Amino acid sequence: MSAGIHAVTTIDFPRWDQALLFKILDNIHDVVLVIDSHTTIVYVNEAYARILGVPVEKVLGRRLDKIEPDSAAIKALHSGKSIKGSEHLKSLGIDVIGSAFPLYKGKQIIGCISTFKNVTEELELNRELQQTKGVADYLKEQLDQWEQLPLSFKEYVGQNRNVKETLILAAKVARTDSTVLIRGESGVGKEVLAKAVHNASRRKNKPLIKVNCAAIPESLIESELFGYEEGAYTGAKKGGKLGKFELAHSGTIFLDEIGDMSLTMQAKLLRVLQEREFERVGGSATIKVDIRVIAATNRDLETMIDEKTFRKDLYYRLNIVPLNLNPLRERKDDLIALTQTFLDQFSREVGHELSLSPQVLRIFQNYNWPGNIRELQNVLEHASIVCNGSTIEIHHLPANIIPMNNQPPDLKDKTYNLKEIVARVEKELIVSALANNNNNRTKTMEVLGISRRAFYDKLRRYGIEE
Ligand SMILES: Nc1ncnc2c1ncn2[C@@H]1O[C@H](COP(=O)(O)OP(=O)(O)OP(=O)(O)O)[C@@H](O)[C@H]1O
Repeated sequence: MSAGIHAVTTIDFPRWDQALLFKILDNIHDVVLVIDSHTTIVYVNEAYARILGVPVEKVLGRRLDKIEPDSAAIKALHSGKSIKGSEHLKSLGIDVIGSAFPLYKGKQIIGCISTFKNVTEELELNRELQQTKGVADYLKEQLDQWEQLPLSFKEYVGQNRNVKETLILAAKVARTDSTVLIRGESGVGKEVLAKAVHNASRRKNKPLIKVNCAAIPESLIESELFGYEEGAYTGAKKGGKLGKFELAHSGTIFLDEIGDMSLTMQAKLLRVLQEREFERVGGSATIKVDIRVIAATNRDLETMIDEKTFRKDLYYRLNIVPLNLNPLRERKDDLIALTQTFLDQFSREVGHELSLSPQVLRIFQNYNWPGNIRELQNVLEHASIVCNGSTIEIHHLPANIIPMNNQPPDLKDKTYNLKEIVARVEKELIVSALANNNNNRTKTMEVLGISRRAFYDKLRRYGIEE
């Protein structure tokens, strides 16, 4: 057979007429479209209607340059060169792949043939596949990082995605000497995280010294942090006293509630952070320390900067690696695991297995936990003591977490004495005042009209503060 000839005749195929050729073209799976030199569509096969969903009569005789002016068929017609590849058909909103090549009569171009198939679904699937692969890679990376977390972080109960990300970042920064700022509401586990960072650092066998900046009265904080020399002030101990910074030498200092420090103390702290040196109260010798600083706060430091109650330069010194811990109400996916951890702990303490009734679990899921993990722990401790059996029921819970419609109807039925009732109401008021004031303790004590000392006493007594 000579080059260019692709057909012969037989008994069954005595001749090759137009009807037979059209039938063959109609059975081709891909779209075949022919235009003339003016881009008028002169032929389309049946696949056109099947694949593109447009009836053949609607396109025959129409100008392709009006329907799809940027199509490969028109480009091939105008350039005289064949084109292969994928294109997006704007008029139909689909992606196709195929080829277009010019038709010559002698040297003159009389039209163009375009063949293509719809690959929109394949492209979409491919996109989805790429995305799924990306997500899988991300999760694998997270899992690898999770598996490589130092033990101190793995003991931190929390599978919530944000918490995990924070832990992974915390584990990375733990290996360095960088200053860390832990942010989150009261009771979310900032101190637990600070300990985990310290225990995963090269300083783990050196001291971790905690300073609660909010609990120390303004007049004492300087000597608490920097220590004092003998005779520095009336009542000063003989031989002086080491401050927290000296105690933390070669280890870590954990400055809790840093947002509650006065501006004067902030200035002094800034110097230690910059120079790693200070003088004791009443002393003149400069003391150098090698410390890692971890600070924590539940305050909105950015607003405090705007209100000029927190120094911007100190903020930048502290905020080198911020670690954020979500409030419990935003990570209810951790509620069951945390509950189980505490139930195991209290089961061991009371000497028998404890579990929650489904009603209690529902209350836990719906409650918004203003006191966060600490509150959950305290509620379970309370319930484990009150409950004599093995299942914790609604009436074993502290009153403030039981919704109104579940409250016991009459306190007379109970064996509470007046002191107990007052304590319950007092605790309830403090917890809700803390929640209403964004856990800002200074504001809360102002609202409640009690002194700092009385406030911290009550926090401790009611287990709101450990
Ligand atoms: N992920 C956790 N797994 C187990 N227990 C936790 C976890 N996070 C916090 N806790 C427990 O919750 C209580 C409160 O935690 P922590 O003292 O670290 O909170 P905090 O954010 O530092 O609170 P505050 O701002 O009031 O100082 C602690 O008893 C701690 O053991």
